[in-house]
Amino acid sequence: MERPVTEADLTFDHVPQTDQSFENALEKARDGDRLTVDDAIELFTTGTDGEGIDQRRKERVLEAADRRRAEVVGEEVTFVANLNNNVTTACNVGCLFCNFKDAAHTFESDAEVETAGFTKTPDESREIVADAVDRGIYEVTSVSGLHPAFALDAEHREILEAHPEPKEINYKPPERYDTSPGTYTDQIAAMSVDGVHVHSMTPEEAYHARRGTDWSYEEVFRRLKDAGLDTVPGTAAEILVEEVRDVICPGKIGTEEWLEAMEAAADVGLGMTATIMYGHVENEAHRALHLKRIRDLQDRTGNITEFVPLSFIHQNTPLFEHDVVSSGPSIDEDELMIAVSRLFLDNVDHVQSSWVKYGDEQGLKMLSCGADDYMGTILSEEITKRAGGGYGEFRSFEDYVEMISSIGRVPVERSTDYEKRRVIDPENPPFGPQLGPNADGTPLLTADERAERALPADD
Ligand SMILES: C[S@@+](CC[C@H](N)C(=O)[O-])C[C@H]1O[C@@H](n2cnc3c(N)ncnc32)[C@H](O)[C@@H]1O
Ligand SMILES: Nc1c(NC[C@H](O)[C@H](O)[C@H](O)CO)[nH]c(=O)[nH]c1=O
Ligand SMILES: N[C@@H](Cc1ccc(O)cc1)C(=O)O
Ligand code: SF4
Repeated sequence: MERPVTEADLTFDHVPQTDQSFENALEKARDGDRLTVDDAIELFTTGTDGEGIDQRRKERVLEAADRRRAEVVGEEVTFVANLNNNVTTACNVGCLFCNFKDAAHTFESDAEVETAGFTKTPDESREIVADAVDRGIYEVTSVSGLHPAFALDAEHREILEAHPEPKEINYKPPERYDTSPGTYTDQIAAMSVDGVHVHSMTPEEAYHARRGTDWSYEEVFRRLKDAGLDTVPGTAAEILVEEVRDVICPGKIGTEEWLEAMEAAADVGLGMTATIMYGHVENEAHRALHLKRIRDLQDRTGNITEFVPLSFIHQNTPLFEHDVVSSGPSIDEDELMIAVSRLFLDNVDHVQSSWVKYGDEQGLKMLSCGADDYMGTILSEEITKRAGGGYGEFRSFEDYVEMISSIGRVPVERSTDYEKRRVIDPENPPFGPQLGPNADGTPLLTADERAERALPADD
């Protein structure tokens, strides 16, 4: 067997070197000029003229980003009442940063091992979402493994069934499995309970939903939209530079195809988020190139509501276990990622701070480094937890109001598309969602449920 790639083996064509100076780049950022990739590299590195992060320069970048945030969106900090409902962990794509997945063969009825993963039928998804909608959530985020039995819809299933070499297109019939995820359109329709906003179908999932056909991404997203899909999560982006994807996710769609899928979603009228998953093998040049690709995409579409930096959680991942990386990003890198995203993406209004990735203390700090959105209640979390993250699976409205008020900002409940907003008065408890179909202001979780779900005291 070949020796696994190690950190020392990674030599990239793109390296963080520029002809720009840190001071020039910062001045442009402060003036609101559109930044170049080289400018972003200077800001990410706090200057390519020296080694490591210069703390004084870092503070100046964070300040510039915080000021820009105040100009663009003011003092409000938004969050959404949502639920994560991931349908299945079965996946054979093999991304080396991911521990969410379970090898798909372990789900087969005749497997010798019992799978460590889960698959939900559309009925099970509906029940989970219906329960959460009753409690007051109004968005469901659903991202899943690429289960071999998944088809887009009945017509897609027929095409997949008729394929001469189903293995070549990563298809196995539902009968092979204990539980079938059904079709994507059935799952979306099942989750569309009482008009809840369905945020689902990453570009990678959309790729799976058209495998073995000559259907365009527009066609796929049109059918999904008809089934009830509202917006698309711009995950699967990771780092949109091929030489990085070749190392961390060689089985995944490439940058061009990711962009094609996102543009198609926008063309059929779907809103979307965009992400970067950073702090593994990539360098600052890759981060800057990624931001440029997102900004260009937004120039073409205008449909990206928010940018979500996803800090790499390394503990249980193949990248860490095979010594390709020795950790995730440092706190300095996290802060600069948020700040440079705010300064570079002059056409995306909102930057999200993910408490799942950063925890409460650092998550709040990010709201003064350029971020203005603080994610959602989510109620359940599998991706980060399985990767080794330890910041819990939910936040209540009470948690949100307390945290956001503690830094002197204004807590605002929002809809996923930011169209509906409700400013919350911290002096007027109890705090619960009010924007959803069944949201009457009742707290999402009772005191007992909160205690039950709370993190151990020493975490
Ligand atoms: C787990 S996948 C699920 C959806 C679908 N399979 C896909 O890849 O698009 C969703 C996203 O989670 C993020 N993710 C996975 N593992 C992670 C980790 N260890 N740290 C941070 N983010 C991670 C990646 O950005 C990935 O695109
Ligand atoms: N669901 C997760 C998110 N982000 C989704 C946010 O709640 C977002 O505001 C909404 O879905 C769309 O606007 N981020 C994470 O880091 N982890 C999640 O599980
Ligand atoms: N669930 C994804 C994150 C995500 C989902 C939807 C978004 O719009 C943005 C980010 C994760 O934990 O990595
Ligand atoms: S990131 Fe998505 S596609 Fe990659 S292994 Fe994990 S679940 Fe599968």
